[in-house]
Formats: sequence, C-alpha cells, structure tokens
Amino acid sequence: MADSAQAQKLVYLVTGGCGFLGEHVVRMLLQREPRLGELRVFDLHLGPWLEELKTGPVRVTAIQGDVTQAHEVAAAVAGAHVVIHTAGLVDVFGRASPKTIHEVNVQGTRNVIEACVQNGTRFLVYTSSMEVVGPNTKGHPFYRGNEDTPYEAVHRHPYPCSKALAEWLVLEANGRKVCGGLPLVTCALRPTGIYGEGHQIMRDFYRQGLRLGGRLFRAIPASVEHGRVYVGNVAWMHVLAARELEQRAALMGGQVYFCYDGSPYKSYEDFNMEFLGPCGLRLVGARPLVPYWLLVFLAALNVLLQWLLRPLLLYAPLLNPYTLAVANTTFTVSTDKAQRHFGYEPLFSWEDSRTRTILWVQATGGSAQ
Ligand SMILES: NC(=O)C1=CN([C@@H]2O[C@H](COP(=O)(O)OP(=O)(O)OC[C@H]3O[C@@H](n4cnc5c(N)ncnc54)[C@H](O)[C@@H]3O)[C@@H](O)[C@H]2O)C=CC1
Ligand SMILES: CC(C)CCC[C@@H](C)[C@H]1CC[C@H]2[C@@H]3[C@H](O)CC4=CC(=O)CC[C@]4(C)[C@H]3CC[C@]12C
Repeated sequence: MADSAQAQKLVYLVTGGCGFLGEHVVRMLLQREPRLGELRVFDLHLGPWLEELKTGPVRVTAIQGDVTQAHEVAAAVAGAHVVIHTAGLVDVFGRASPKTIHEVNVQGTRNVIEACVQNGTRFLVYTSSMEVVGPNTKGHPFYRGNEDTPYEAVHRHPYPCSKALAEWLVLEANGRKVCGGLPLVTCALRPTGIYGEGHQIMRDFYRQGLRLGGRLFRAIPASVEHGRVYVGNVAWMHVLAARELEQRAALMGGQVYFCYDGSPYKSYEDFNMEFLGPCGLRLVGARPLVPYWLLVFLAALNVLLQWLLRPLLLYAPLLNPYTLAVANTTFTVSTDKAQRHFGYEPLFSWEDSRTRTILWVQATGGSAQ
C-alpha cells in the first residue's frame, strides 16, 4: 500500500458478528486492527453487548439483517473495504431443514460475494470448516493432515455439503473484477472444532455432568483424536488474514487455510475434560462404557424419534448417526501454511486458552446465561 494511504481508515463488515466466533472476531478487530475506522456487525440476532462497544473510539454499527436477503447484504456491504463472512447455520443435529441450511450457508455466501462485486469491495475472508474435508462418510481417519493431504472428501449431511459448496463459491470468486475494475481477493479459513468462551456444546456437557452428579460417561475410545482450536486464535487468524490479503493478494488469493494452534490432540471427551475436570466433573471409564453397536442403535433411534415427534416438538439430541461418525473418527491437522503465507502465530498459548475457557465455564456454566 502506498505511504499516503497508510493512514487510511478502513471499514470492516463482520457477518454473523454476534455468534460464538463472530463476537471474538469483532472484539479482536477492535483490539488489534489499527487501521479500523468503522466496524459493521451484521447478524440475524444482535447481542446486547454491542452497546458497550459503541462508546469506544471506533465507530461500531450494528446491522440486524439476514444473509439470505440479497438487498440487506448489499446495503451492509456498500462502502466496506473488507468483509469477514462468519455467518452460518451450524446445525448437525437436525434442528433446521436441509433447505434452510443451504439457503443460509450457500445462498447467503453467494449474496455476500455478489454484494462485494457490486460495491467494489475487494477483500473477503470466509469462515469455512474442517468439515468441508472430513470426516468423510466412510469414516477414514485424517491424521495430522494439512491443506494438501489427499483425502476422499465425500459428504451427505447438509451442513458439510453446504460449507463445501460455499467455500468453493468463495474461492472461485477470487480474481473476479469488482465494481471499479480491480480484482476481488478471497480466502477461506477452515477451523477444526472451536472451543473457548461462548462454546454452547461445552456448556451443555457441563450442565449434563452436573445433573449426573458430577460425572460424564466415556462414549468414544480415547484413541480417536480430534483437532480443536481456541476461539481467540481463530479470531486472530481471521483478523490477520483480512489485514494481509491486500499486500499478499497473489499468494493468499483463492487459498484455504486450516485454523490451528497449540491445543493438544485428544479425543473429544478427553479434550473437554481439560476444562470440565477443573470445574469438578469426572469422566468415568478408561474405555467406552457403552458398546459401539448400542451407540449406533441409539443414534438411529434418535433419528426415528426426531421424525416421529416433529409435528409436536423439536427433538434434537447431540447423538445422531452423523455426530457419532464425526466424534468417532480421527481428524487432526498439522500445518504451518498460515504462518508461511501471512505470518500467523497463535496469539494465545494452550495454557492461556485453557485457563480462559475454564474461567468461562466456571462463571457461566451453571447459570442460565
Ligand atoms: N463452532 C465450530 O466448532 C465451528 C464453526 N465453523 C464456522 O464458523 C462460523 C461461525 O460459527 P459459530 O460461531 O460456531 O456459530 P454461531 O451459531 O454461534 O454463529 C453464527 C452466527 O451467524 C448468525 N446467522 C445465522 N443465520 C444468519 C442469517 N441468515 N443471516 C445473518 N446472520 C445469521 C447467527 O445469528 C449467529 O450469530 C460458521 O460459519 C461455522 O460454519 C467452522 C468450524 C468449526
Ligand atoms: C456422545 C456423543 C457421541 C458425542 C457427541 C459429540 C458431538 C456432538 C461433537 C463431536 C465432534 C463435534 C463436531 C466437530 O467439532 C466438528 C465441527 C465443525 C463445524 O464446522 C461445526 C461443528 C462440528 C460439526 C462439531 C459439532 C459437534 C460434534 C459432532
């Protein structure tokens, strides 16, 4: 960027800015992006915490809107320099219909891309997911893989299908001429399972453990490893990627990056115990207490119950064939691509990430928040 433009203040738009990850991205931008002039936070549901941000030096604009509505997205994007698109329907439990998941995740992303093109917005960072790669329907392990590791990415579930298609749209849009004639520069970040302050499922496990007298029962073998990444580091990676897209357009444009940090590789349940243990819970069983075939049966039963009860109520438990397959398949990443391409280093050590998450579980886990 030319010297004269160094002082230029930029307008950022964060879609899904009131979600679990989005809130961390918003706060990280305010703390760590010196060129930020205005921050637009676009979400279907605006959080009350946004009010406190409006008193700071950066102009924070809250926009209640729906990414499936092209005109709402276009209005929010108008005049923005950078878009960080984290909005998405994260549903692997059958709460929403496949059509709705597609509309939000795919059509919503299409609307964001078109709005960038129409408005001359050149930089777009998309929150993708490890799920666009796997685990696949065959349950093949992905062990310490990187962005170039060959893997048969075959999906049937609406969530990974939608994320894969949306990611493809974003990467495909790289290089398109935006209004004014300059090229759009895009990249996609693929977090593995995110944890940290605000993680709903962690809180659900904590509450379930409290209800069961301080115990959780092992369901998945300890040998099945999951990649997990701290939300603060995922947010930092978004901020850094967005910042560097302009300077490193040729290198970063059209690229995908797994999100990673120093969090240890462990099974899903053992990893959760890193936080729930210090909060007083105990994981019972060195091996799964329930045989795998019974879990498969219960998962299938849950699908049937969900279908039967649908006219009366929404029955959407954590266990279903898809979540069981994901939980029971090793998926870990080992890469330094983000470091090589845009200088990413985790901002939070594993110790910091762990402590922050424990404090959050202790503070809010038992409350109705
Ligand atoms: N939670 C995780 O472990 C992972 C999440 N991701 C991705 O990260 C992104 C953020 O996920 P989370 O923060 O976990 O989910 P979240 O559900 O907490 O946040 C998503 C946000 O998007 C908003 N949103 C949903 N539909 C919308 C619409 N039609 N218009 C405008 N806003 C809408 C929601 O209101 C919410 O605030 C998603 O794109 C998700 O696919 C990727 C990998 C792992
Ligand atoms: C006792 C059960 C078998 C345990 C159920 C645990 C599951 C609910 C979760 C295990 C793995 C999680 C997924 C994983 O972290 C990858 C994800 C990436 C995303 O982009 C969205 C969320 C998720 C699919 C996440 C969802 C919960 C699990 C399936």
